[in-house]
Amino acid sequence: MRGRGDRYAGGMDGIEFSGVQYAVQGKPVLHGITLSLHERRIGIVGRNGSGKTTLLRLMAGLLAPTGGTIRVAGVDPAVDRKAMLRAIGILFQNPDHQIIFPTVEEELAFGLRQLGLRAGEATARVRTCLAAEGRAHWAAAPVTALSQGQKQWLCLMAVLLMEPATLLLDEPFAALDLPTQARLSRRLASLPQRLVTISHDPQAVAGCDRVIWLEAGRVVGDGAAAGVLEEFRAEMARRGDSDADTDLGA
Ligand SMILES: Nc1ncnc2c1ncn2[C@@H]1O[C@H](COP(=O)(O)OP(=O)(O)OP(=O)(O)O)[C@@H](O)[C@H]1O
Repeated sequence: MRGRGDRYAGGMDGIEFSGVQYAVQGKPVLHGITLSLHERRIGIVGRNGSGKTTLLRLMAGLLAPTGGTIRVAGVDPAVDRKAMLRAIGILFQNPDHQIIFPTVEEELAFGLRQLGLRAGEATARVRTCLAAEGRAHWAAAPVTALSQGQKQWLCLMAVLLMEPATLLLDEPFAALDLPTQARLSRRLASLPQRLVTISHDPQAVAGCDRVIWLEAGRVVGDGAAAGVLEEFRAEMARRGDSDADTDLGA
């Protein structure tokens, strides 16, 4: 019998990068990235400015590559935005950059309305979700009344309600205290979806099936988490000893 996890884990729903370049005003940010992503838990590590967020935005179709091709479940994500609503959901580092509506219920209903549900259907689905989470009393709450961790939970629920096959997580733990990190981490681990997590913190991706290490817009490591992260940690320690971090790039 096929479980829900199987539906998300293989087949046509992979993410394919083929010779992908991305440049801003002629300055290359990503150089010739070729990746075939099919694992359920994928981590992307790299220093600040190595290109992690750019890679995620390309996967989601929020940016179009300046060279090469990207396919998500066979679709060009920058062209078929509607297909991407079901294929990809993103959890950004800062929930304040993601939340746009004044109340919890309106925020949660927005994505469902984008998928084409009528207002009444969307509201009913949101209320069912809130009740299942033991948070029925949150429906009319102003989002400004939520803590950072609660806002992150709200963003996760908004994305999960849309049932995307893949979730892209941009430094999801950065602004959270340790107990909130632990709760979010348990919740994410239980999800059937494919998760692509980017972080500069090796610990955040240590449990992944595959880890990709980006350095100055290039893949310099790719494989099982333990091996890639051991090399990454050693290199970061070496640079921490010697690097003055003064380079402003080209
Ligand atoms: N729109 C833009 N305009 C100018 N430079 C950009 C733009 N987008 C990305 N860059 C540059 O591309 C490089 C990679 O940025 P990106 O945000 O993808 O890195 P990152 O690995 O996610 O970094 P961080 O961990 O600091 O968030 C950086 O040098 C950044 O300054």
